[in-house]
Amino acid sequence: MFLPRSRKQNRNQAASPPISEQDSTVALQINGLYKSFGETVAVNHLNLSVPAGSFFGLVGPNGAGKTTTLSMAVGLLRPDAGRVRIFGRDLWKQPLQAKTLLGVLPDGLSLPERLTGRELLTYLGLLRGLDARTVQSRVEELLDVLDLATAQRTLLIDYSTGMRKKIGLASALLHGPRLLVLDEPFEAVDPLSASTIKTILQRFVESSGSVLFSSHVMPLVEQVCTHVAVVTRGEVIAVGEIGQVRGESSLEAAFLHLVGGKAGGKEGLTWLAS
Ligand SMILES: Nc1ncnc2c1ncn2[C@@H]1O[C@H](COP(=O)(O)OP(=O)(O)OP(=O)(O)O)[C@@H](O)[C@H]1O
Repeated sequence: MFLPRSRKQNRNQAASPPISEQDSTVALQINGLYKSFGETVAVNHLNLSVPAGSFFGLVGPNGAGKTTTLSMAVGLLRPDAGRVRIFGRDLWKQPLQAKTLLGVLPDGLSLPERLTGRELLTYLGLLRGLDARTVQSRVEELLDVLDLATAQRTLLIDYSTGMRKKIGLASALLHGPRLLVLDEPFEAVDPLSASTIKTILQRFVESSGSVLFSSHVMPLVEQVCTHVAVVTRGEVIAVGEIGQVRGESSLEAAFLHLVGGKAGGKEGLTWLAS
C-alpha cells in the first residue's frame, strides 16, 4: 500500500517537497490564532505545536472552537490574527508549498454529488498532479481498503454519512501527505470501518506521518494518540503526551475535571417518566 511514504518516489508522481532538518521536527505550528464571529470569540489566541510523527488528539466540549481551529489550520478559513506553519511553511504566505504536505478531512465535507466515489478520487488524484497509472492503482487500493469497492459506481449523493466520511478520508490520503488534519474522522462510521481507519492512521504515523484529529470519543483518543490537547472557549487549557494530561485517571475523568463540567441529565425532565 502507498501509505508509508517511500523515499524512492516515482519520478512521475507528485512528490512532497523536501523538508529541511530544521523544519522537520514540528508538523504543525499554530501561534496566536484568533477568530470571532460577531460577538462570539470562537478561537482566542490559540497556540499549538504538533510534533512530527505524533498522533495528536484535539478534544473539547461542544462549541469549544475545535472545528474553527482546524479550519484555519488547513487554510479553509482565514483567521483574524495568528500564524500557521506546516513543516515550517507559512500557510498563508506559501500556500502551495504548505498544502502539498497536507491531507484534510474537513467538517461538513461538501462533495460533487453527481460523481461516483471512483470518479471523485480519480479527478482529485489527477488534479494533485499524480500520473494516471498511480492514480488508478491508489484509487483501487483505497476503495478496497475502506470497503467502498462495491459502492464505487454509486453516486456520492447516495452515499451514507459513514461512506461520505470514508471517501473524504480517501481523498485526504490520495496524494501521500505528510500531515493529516481530520475533523471527527470516526463520527458516524461503523465499528468495523472505525477499526480500519484506526489501523490506516496508525500505519501512517508508524511510517513517519503525523495526524491531528478532533474527537469526542475519549477512550479512542486515549487508545491511539501519543499527544492530546484540551480546548475550551477557544483556548488550549491542557496539552502534552497522553500520560501527562490524564495523570493517574482516565482521559475522560481528566477531561471532565479540566473543563470543569459535571455530567448532567439527572435532574429535571420529570415529565419524561410520566
Ligand atoms: N460560521 C459561524 N458563524 C457564527 N458562529 C460560528 C460559526 N462557526 C462557529 N461559530 C461559533 O464558534 C464557536 C466554536 O464553534 P466550533 O464549531 O469551532 O466548535 P467545536 O468545538 O468544533 O464544536 P463541536 O464539538 O460541537 O463540533 C461556537 O460558539 C459556534 O457557535
